[in-house]
Amino acid sequence: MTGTAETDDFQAKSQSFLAWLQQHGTTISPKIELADLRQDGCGRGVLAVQDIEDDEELFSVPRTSILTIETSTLPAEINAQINDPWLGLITAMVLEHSKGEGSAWKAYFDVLPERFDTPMFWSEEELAWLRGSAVVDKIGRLSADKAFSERVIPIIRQHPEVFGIADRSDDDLFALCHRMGSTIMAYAFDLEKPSAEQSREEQDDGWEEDEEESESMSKGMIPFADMLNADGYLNNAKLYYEEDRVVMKSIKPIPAGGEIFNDYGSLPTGDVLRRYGYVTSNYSPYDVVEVSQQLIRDVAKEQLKLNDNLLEQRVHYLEEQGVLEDAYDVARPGNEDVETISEELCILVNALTMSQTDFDKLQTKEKLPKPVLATASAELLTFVLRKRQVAYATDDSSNAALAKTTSPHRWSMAYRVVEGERQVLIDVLETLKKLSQPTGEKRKADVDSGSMKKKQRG
Ligand SMILES: C[S@@+](CC[C@H](N)C(=O)[O-])C[C@H]1O[C@@H](n2cnc3c(N)ncnc32)[C@H](O)[C@@H]1O
Repeated sequence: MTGTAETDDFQAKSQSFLAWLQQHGTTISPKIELADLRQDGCGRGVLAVQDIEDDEELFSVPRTSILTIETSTLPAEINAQINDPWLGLITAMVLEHSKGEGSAWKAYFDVLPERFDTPMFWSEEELAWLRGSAVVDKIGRLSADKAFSERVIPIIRQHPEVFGIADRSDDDLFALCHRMGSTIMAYAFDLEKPSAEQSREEQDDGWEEDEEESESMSKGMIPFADMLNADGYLNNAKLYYEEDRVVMKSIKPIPAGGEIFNDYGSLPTGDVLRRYGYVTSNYSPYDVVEVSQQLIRDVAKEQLKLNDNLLEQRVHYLEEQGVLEDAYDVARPGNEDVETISEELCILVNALTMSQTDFDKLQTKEKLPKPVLATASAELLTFVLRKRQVAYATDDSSNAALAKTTSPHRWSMAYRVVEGERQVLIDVLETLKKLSQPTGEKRKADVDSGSMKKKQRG
């Protein structure tokens, strides 16, 4: 296809999509437009064509236009057979996509991507460029492969009259499942209930639920709302959930020509890459380094000469108290959203560095070490983080040479993730250096006056 034909196709798809939105009740402010941002490497995006004030309605989408398991034509009994919201939405999207012109969402599918640059689709060599980052273990390729081949494809095959794609090979269906899964990852929203209902529920039990724990939260594809790009610094719009529609509003003035940016969250660069397939330096303040409990135990054993029994006793006690984690995030100093060293991590290292007498006292009183880093703990953590530094991919020159012949774009994205995390370690080690040089009286990991079990959020 020539460049012009590609452009025409791109524009034609945008125009059909906009017409489809209008036919189905989406209203769009005349102050914004769907734009072609391919030259900036951003696909489509939404721009202001006139000055916009704070708290202006930018567009509204009726809930009936949101593609969910319920609004799709996926029969309820098939959804019940799948019995998983994530796989259910993938199956519903495979179905709607396969119906082509017969689907109510055809014009919407036409503007959704066919390919992704997320690590889910990277080769082993490319993934090696991310070595050291916890993002590699979060990709979940194997579990997705297993779920598609064992739980989705057999169901599609069992119902040829519904899906109408009996002639497609398993490989094709597999690729389609991955495509829809990745679309959900980068485009879907966690659909909240209307604000009034939410506040009623919050009042009922006084707790705000974790997104992942909430049963009432379901995922859905919101046409047009998902045409907004995001930027760690420049967020200027927010989606509001009303009874029968969702509304995007400005949250600050936006000058004509400015881009409308949604909020993808305070994500570390590695997670932006994993979920959305791009990186920008504007997410680097949120970068974190994951440190496993196992690494802390190994280093503690070596440095503090703790024997296995004592180590196990202390770790087991923290587990009983509900404050032990498998891994801890160490965050970039200065990140206002996350503590550089979490209270739980302080508690673990303080528990490991305290004397046996102090630990026995603590246990007798059923208390926890203070959630503030003691000097000896800062020293131990310094050893841990130095060891953690070694885990990162380091052979930059040979990586770069290989990348030139394979995928320079993926390599540079991986490089930025790894460099960002390495910098976090350098910054945190600098902070620890100050803590391990006590000026006055030596701070000591001691018994806290109150036991700290579960923190209430929200
Ligand atoms: C919710 S969609 C936004 C619309 C998308 N640009 C499109 O053309 O369909 C998310 C995708 O947009 C792209 N994207 C979003 N923000 C971006 C940014 N700041 N820089 C580059 N790409 C971005 C990424 O490809 C991401 O997976």
